[in-house]
Amino acid sequence: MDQSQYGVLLVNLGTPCNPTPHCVRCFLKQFLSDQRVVDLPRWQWWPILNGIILNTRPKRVAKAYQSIWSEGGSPLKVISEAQREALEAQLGVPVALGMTYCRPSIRDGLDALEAKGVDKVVVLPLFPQYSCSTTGAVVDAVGAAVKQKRTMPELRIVRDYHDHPSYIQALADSVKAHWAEHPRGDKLLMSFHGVPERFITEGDLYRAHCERTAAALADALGLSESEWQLCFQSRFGKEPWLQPYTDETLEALPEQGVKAVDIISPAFSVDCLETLEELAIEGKKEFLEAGGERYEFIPCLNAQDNHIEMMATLVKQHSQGW
Ligand SMILES: C=CC1=C(C)c2cc3[nH]c(cc4nc(cc5[nH]c(cc1n2)c(C)c5CCC(=O)O)C(CCC(=O)O)=C4C)c(C)c3C=C
Ligand SMILES: [Fe+2]
Ligand SMILES: [Fe+2]
Repeated sequence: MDQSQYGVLLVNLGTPCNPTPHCVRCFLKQFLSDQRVVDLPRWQWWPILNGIILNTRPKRVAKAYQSIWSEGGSPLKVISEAQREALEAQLGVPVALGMTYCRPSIRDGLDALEAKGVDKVVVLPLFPQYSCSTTGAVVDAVGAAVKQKRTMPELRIVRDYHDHPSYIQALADSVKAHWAEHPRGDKLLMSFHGVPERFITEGDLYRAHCERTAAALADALGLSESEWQLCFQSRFGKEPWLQPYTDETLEALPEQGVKAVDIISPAFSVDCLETLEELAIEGKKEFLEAGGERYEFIPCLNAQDNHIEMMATLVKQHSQGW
């Protein structure tokens, strides 16, 4: 079959359309209503979400979004669009963008591909490590979009790329490029987005994937055990999440004699609220207030050439025979 008949749907999580409490509320309502993300029984979760969280969190989180908002909108959306454009140029086949929550939706992305005559789609969720709460939710959203139609494209879904050699190489290159321009810290912290610990005991591959990514990156950089550490950020709610927690680690390190850190967040394909605000602003504050002296945030791979080449390699591997 002609190569031009296949296309790519790049998927990321989603983000508010404006940094206002109204739009943040609308985003959080959709995101946190997904049982893949919060799996409490609905009768228990509905009053907490609608009675407490959606009345208190949007105002605070909107302020956080305002501190990182860019001219073109939310960094997550602006950079994801740049990735889409670059990947399309690199592959020479249609590439569309879809978000699990908010716009453009996964349905928007599939419709855009259909309008270009695509009937075979590689779905590439931009979550290197599989989690039921991210990639699992993408699969549900693709299924829901397909359910609304009488036909469907042929689909191949990339489950994860946590130890793909090109991904590890791109991460290692980005750390080395950072070290070439900034003094190197005592330790490289690899901070991954957390999930409830229970997800792992129930079978989520996420922690194993994060550990494998971190070890492979340390290996590619030739780091000894004392030169790097894995930690988990962004915990939410009361039950235990994956540990060690990034904020507690940042507060403890200066006392242990680690006064300079470099921090990278390999679970994120693009810079977003969780990296630009939680790590680059808040994490830095926490570390310096605890006695740290130098804190270097290493940006995500974003639309860097070797990241786009890695995506192109993944797509070519998953579209073989098309
Ligand atoms: C409530 C539980 C949450 C789980 C489980 C979760 C998993 C998870 N999330 C990402 C990636 C992103 N999360 C982002 C924002 C964000 N995440 C949660 C909660 C959970 N995430 C919330 C409530 C929010 C919104 C902000 C807030 O209110 O604090 C984002 C950034 C979006 C942006 O607009 O910039 C990303 C990306 C991963 C990878 C993951 C599990 C592996
Ligand atoms: Fe909005
Ligand atoms: Fe999240």
